[in-house]
Amino acid sequence: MRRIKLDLGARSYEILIERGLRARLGGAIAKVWSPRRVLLLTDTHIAPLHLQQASASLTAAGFDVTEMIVPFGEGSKSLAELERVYDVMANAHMTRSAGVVALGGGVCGDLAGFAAATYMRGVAFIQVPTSLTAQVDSSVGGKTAINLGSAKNTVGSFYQPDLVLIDPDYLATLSDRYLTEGYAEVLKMATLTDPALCWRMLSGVNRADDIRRVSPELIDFAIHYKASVVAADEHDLGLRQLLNFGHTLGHAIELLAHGALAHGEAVSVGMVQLTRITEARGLTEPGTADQIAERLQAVGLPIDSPLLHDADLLPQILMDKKMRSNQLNLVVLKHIGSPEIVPLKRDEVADFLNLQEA
Ligand SMILES: NC(=O)c1ccc[n+]([C@@H]2O[C@H](COP(=O)([O-])OP(=O)(O)OC[C@H]3O[C@@H](n4cnc5c(N)ncnc54)[C@H](O)[C@@H]3O)[C@@H](O)[C@H]2O)c1
Ligand SMILES: O=C(O)C(=O)C[C@@H](O)[C@H](O)[C@H](O)COP(=O)(O)O
Ligand SMILES: [Zn+2]
Repeated sequence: MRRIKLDLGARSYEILIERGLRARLGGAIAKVWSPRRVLLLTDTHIAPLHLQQASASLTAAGFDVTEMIVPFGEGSKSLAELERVYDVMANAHMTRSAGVVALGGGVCGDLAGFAAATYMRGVAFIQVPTSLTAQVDSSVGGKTAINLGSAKNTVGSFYQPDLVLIDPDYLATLSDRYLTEGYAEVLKMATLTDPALCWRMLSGVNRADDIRRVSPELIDFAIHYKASVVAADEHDLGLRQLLNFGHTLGHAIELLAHGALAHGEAVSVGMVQLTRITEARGLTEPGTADQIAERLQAVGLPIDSPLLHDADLLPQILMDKKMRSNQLNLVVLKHIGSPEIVPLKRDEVADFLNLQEA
C-alpha cells in the first residue's frame, strides 16, 4: 500500500494506492467516515463490472448505500444529470451528514464531486477512480465541474475529497482506447517536470499493453507530482495552471467533437499543436513538438485534428478558465521539463494561435 498525503491544512487527505483495494473499499472508507447514508455514483459501463462489489463492501462496513448509475460519457457532466443526482439524494433523505462516493472515471468524479460540493451547501465526498485518467489526474486536487453547452467545466468548484482510493486492478476492464487516453495526461505531467525521469519512464511505452504493464509506476509518479502541485496552489492561481498544458486547444476541440474525441485525445492534439506554434515563434526549443509527438503517436494517440480549423474554435478558446480578465494564460514549454505561462491579451490570441477571427 502506498499512502500519499495531500497537504492542505484542514482539508488535507490521503491517497491510498493498492492492488486489490476494491475488495476493501468499505473498510478503508470507515476509517475516515462515521456510518452514514452514502450516494454511490457510477456509470452504465462500470456498473455491471464493479458496482456490486463496491456497494456490498460499503454496506458491510455499515453504510446505508443508495446506488446511482448515470449514462457513460461526457454528456453526463450536464445540468440535467446534476439535477437528477440532487433528486436521488433528496429522495433518499440525505442530509448534510451524508456522503458521496464517485466510482468511475473523470466524468463520474467531476459530476459526483460537484453534486457533493453543492447539495445542502456541501456534503462529504470520496473518490474511487476506475479509469487511468481518473487514477493519475482527476481524482486528486478537488476540481469538480459540469459543462455548459458553450464550454468545458464551466460550472464547478474546488472541493477536496476526504479520501482517494486507487486500485490499479480496476484498469483490467478498461478499454485500450481509454487506457491510452489517460496516458496523455501522464505524458503531459512528464513534460512539465524532470526530462530525464520523463523519458526514462516513458521510453519503453509503445503500445496499450505497455501502459497496462507500467501503470502502477505511472500512477505513482503522476499522483506524487499532482499532489505536490495542488498542495502549493490549490486554487489554480499560479503553479497549478501548468497542469493545463495542451488544454487550451484541447478543451476547445474536445467540445467541438461532441464526444468523438476523448479528453486525453484532445489534450494530446493540443500539446503537440501548441508546441509547434510556440517553436515557430521561437519560444520553445526546436524539436520539442516532435519529441512529444513521437511518444504520443507510439501509443496511437492523435496529434492533429480538422477541428483546429473550425470557425467556432476561437470563441471556445476565449471561454478558457485560464482567461483572467482580458488575458489568456497559455502554458508553453521552453523545453521538456521547463514550462512557463505566456500571458496573451484577448485580441492577441487569434494571431498567436494562427486562428481566423469569426
Ligand atoms: N477534475 C480534474 O482534475 C480532471 C482531470 C482530468 C480530466 N478530467 C475530466 O475527466 C473526464 C475524462 O475522464 P475519463 O477519461 O476517465 O472519462 P470517463 O469517465 O468517461 O471514462 C472513460 C470511459 O471508460 C469507462 N470506464 C471507466 N473506468 C472503467 C473500468 N474500470 N472498466 C471499464 N470501463 C471503464 C467509462 O464508462 C467511460 O466510458 C473529462 O470530463 C475531463 O474533463 C477532470
Ligand atoms: O487539476 C488541474 O488543475 C488540471 O488542470 C488537470 C486537467 O488535466 C483537467 O483536465 C482539469 O479539469 C482542467 O481544468 P480546467 O480548470 O481547465 O477546467
Ligand atoms: Zn485534463
